[in-house]
Amino acid sequence: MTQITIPRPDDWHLHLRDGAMLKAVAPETARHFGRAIIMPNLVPPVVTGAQASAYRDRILKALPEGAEFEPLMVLYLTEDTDPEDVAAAHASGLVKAVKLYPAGATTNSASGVKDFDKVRPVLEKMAEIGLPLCVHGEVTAPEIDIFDREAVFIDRVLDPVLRAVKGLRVVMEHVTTKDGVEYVKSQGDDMGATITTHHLIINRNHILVGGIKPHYYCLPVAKREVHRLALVEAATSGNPHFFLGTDSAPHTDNAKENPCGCAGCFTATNTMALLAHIFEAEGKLEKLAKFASENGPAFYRLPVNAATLTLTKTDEAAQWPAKIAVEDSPVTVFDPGFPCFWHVQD
Ligand SMILES: NC(=O)N[C@@H](CC(=O)O)C(=O)O
Ligand SMILES: [Zn+2]
Ligand SMILES: [Zn+2]
Repeated sequence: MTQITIPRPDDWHLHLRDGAMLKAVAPETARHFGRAIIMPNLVPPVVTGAQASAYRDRILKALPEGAEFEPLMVLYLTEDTDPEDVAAAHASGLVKAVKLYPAGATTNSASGVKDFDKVRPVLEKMAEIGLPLCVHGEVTAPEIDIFDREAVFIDRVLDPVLRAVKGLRVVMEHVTTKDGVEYVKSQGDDMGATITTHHLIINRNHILVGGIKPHYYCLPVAKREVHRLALVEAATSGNPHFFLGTDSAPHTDNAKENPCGCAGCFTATNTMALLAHIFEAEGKLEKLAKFASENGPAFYRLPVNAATLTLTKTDEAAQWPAKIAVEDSPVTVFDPGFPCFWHVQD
């Protein structure tokens, strides 16, 4: 038996949704993670400090008795966001980041930003107070190929914004390309990047070869194998720029297995076991704590969790539920396509 104990991990990019879905998925994350950055793309989005506070209360109510889990709240940046409301929500300790969705880039992003000049005062205030901007880094221009949208975003949007707003701290969320990894590595301490579990496992063939697999469709869409390999190298390197953000994004089977299926993979249930598998396969198990438990808090200027999580490898393949029940249609748990012998110890 092989065993590893790490500080209790955090998830620096998570979708918990609301209502019945929130109740169904919150325990899946709270079981293994100490904290999570909670994405604000609800309908309507979490725009103000007051909305974030109310959403935080709903999350806390959805947690199982005795759960040791802290939701870290995020405001959704719109062209009408008030810099003073953002500053107050940060000063009170409620809000840990602001999220930039280019309008139309992904699930529930219609209220996102079209004109970057309009959000300049908010970004300047954030640079002043050290509040990170989490970025969904894809352009939305119809002429840009979906597989190129991340790389083009860096050139056309991210780099100009960073030049214009000195000192802005940015997390490039769910980075999916070698270009993204290289850009992040070329930047200083004010730039971080999250990497998802599923982008370490699938490339675009997994979505399309042998029939279309709606449960592997997410945004940014998985790229060629060369990009997946760059992500694995970055995640397992221990480089402080890179930390875990699962982007676990539940949608019901009705919404996924659909002529116009929603984007998102649900990995909250099996992420930690799968990461142990991936890191071991790379001979980098000793770097798992950096990626899942230490680099994220360092970027967000928070302490590492005092509690721990132990993973063991046995001869028996790990079992997890194939689906999580939610009212009339369930959520399918991400299938890595290989047996995983790592288990999170209770
Ligand atoms: N990643 C996804 O494919 N979907 C996310 C949105 C996002 O993170 O872009 C969702 O909210 O469903
Ligand atoms: Zn996104
Ligand atoms: Zn997301």
